[in-house]
Amino acid sequence: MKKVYLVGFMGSGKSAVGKRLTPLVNMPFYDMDAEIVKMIGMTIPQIFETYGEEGFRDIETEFLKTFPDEYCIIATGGGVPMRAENRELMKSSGLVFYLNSTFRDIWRRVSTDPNRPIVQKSTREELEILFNKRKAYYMESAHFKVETTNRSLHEISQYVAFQINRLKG
Ligand SMILES: Nc1ncnc2c1ncn2[C@@H]1O[C@H](COP(=O)(O)OP(=O)(O)OP(=O)(O)O)[C@@H](O)[C@H]1O
Ligand SMILES: O=C(O)C1=C[C@@H](O)[C@@H](O)[C@H](O)C1
Ligand SMILES: [Mg+2]
Repeated sequence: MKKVYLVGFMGSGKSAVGKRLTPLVNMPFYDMDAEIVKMIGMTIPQIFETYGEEGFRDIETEFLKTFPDEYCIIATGGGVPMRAENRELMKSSGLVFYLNSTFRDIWRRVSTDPNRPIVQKSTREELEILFNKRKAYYMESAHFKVETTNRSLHEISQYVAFQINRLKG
């Protein structure tokens, strides 16, 4: 096991937890959205506008296929586990943790963020439908489901780090 992937809906804490894991497990951290932004030289909304959502999804798959084979933590984008190919790529190259949150928490965290195009174009009801539709894919992609409700980022990171340290070779 070399890689640790964090999956879950937008606002579930993948980036925030990923950052905190680095000192706890002694592995570098990469945020997939941030890496793609750097690589393409555009913001996420600009990539959606220029290449469409499918174009962005292709870039995500390419990222998973080509990312160097090294020990690291990767906070994935919220839509990554929707593709069967991506689920397979992650499961076969690392440990996958699904950060599960309530929609109530998610909405509170992301509803005003201009940097998430899917939030921008959706009503609260539409986003909740997407949230429920995606749950099964997150479950399918992951080795661990981590409940985050009423837990601090510190507590969640400590739990994930405990599992990584227990299992890393
Ligand atoms: N358990 C938590 N307790 C307190 N704040 C949290 C918790 N989880 C996430 N947050 C906060 O919610 C916000 C969104 O979290 P974050 O950016 O890590 O989500 P994400 O899963 O990476 O989303 P995206 O898929 O859009 O990149 C951040 O400000 C983060 O600090
Ligand atoms: O859930 C999604 O589909 C997304 C989540 C973000 O991490 C970004 O990857 C982008 O905004 C799309
Ligand atoms: Mg993130």
